[in-house]
Amino acid sequence: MPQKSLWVGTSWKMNKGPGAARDAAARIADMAVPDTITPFVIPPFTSLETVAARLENTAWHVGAQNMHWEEEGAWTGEISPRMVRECGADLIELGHSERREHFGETDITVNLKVRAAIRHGLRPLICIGDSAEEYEFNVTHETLARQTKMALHGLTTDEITTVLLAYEPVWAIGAKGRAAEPEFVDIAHKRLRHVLIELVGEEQARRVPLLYGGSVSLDNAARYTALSDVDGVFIGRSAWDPSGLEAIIRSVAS
Ligand SMILES: O=C(COP(=O)(O)O)[C@@H](O)CO
Repeated sequence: MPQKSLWVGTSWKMNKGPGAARDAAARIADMAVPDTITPFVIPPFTSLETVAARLENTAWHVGAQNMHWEEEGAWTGEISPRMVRECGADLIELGHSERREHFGETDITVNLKVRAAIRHGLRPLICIGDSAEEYEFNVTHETLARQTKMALHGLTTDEITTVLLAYEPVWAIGAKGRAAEPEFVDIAHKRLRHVLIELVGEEQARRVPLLYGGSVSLDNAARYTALSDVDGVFIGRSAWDPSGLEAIIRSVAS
């Protein structure tokens, strides 16, 4: 059976200013990445242009962590899709649970941003995830289905096949999180695939990469990527140091 192709990448969240990002990008540029891996890195805004320039003409995709849906205007403190593009990014992370929880991001604003990203030629990496309470009350699937349908509302089938979806249980993210059991992720991703099948049909739904994120580490990454409906991993802390990212890439590629 041919080896499946995997997306593997990290968001640096609010870490690495321009100096640290320049050093990390130089190490990333030197990394040997197997052909079966599509690697990506998502620096903070202040480092975006530096990192994108350093990784230009490599296999790496570079993204921003958020953006506004409007092209320009009186939106103090916001960054437009065009600005993200001008920095050299091709990916845009949208709807991360930290933004939903602390910055008022909703399913509706995520949808506005997804549509704006596609208009501007940016590939959306849409984060969805159940809260600890939703998990406890056994409504994970309902939450993931709602977040997915609302994020993709109004998109054509072709547009839907350009997005990446990352299932990131809120209870799995960060130092206080606990990594989801692969068996649980397997079921969640299979049900998520069915949501996509209902939207765009089997063939197109299989073209949408489904990533898992939340306490991914060198110890567990390959257990997720071995699952048939997991097409990659989205890593935080364990990949902030490029050597950690490289080790995980090697572990899932072998
Ligand atoms: O939040 C994420 C996972 O963070 P961990 O530190 O790996 O728990 C994911 O979006 C990558 O940033």
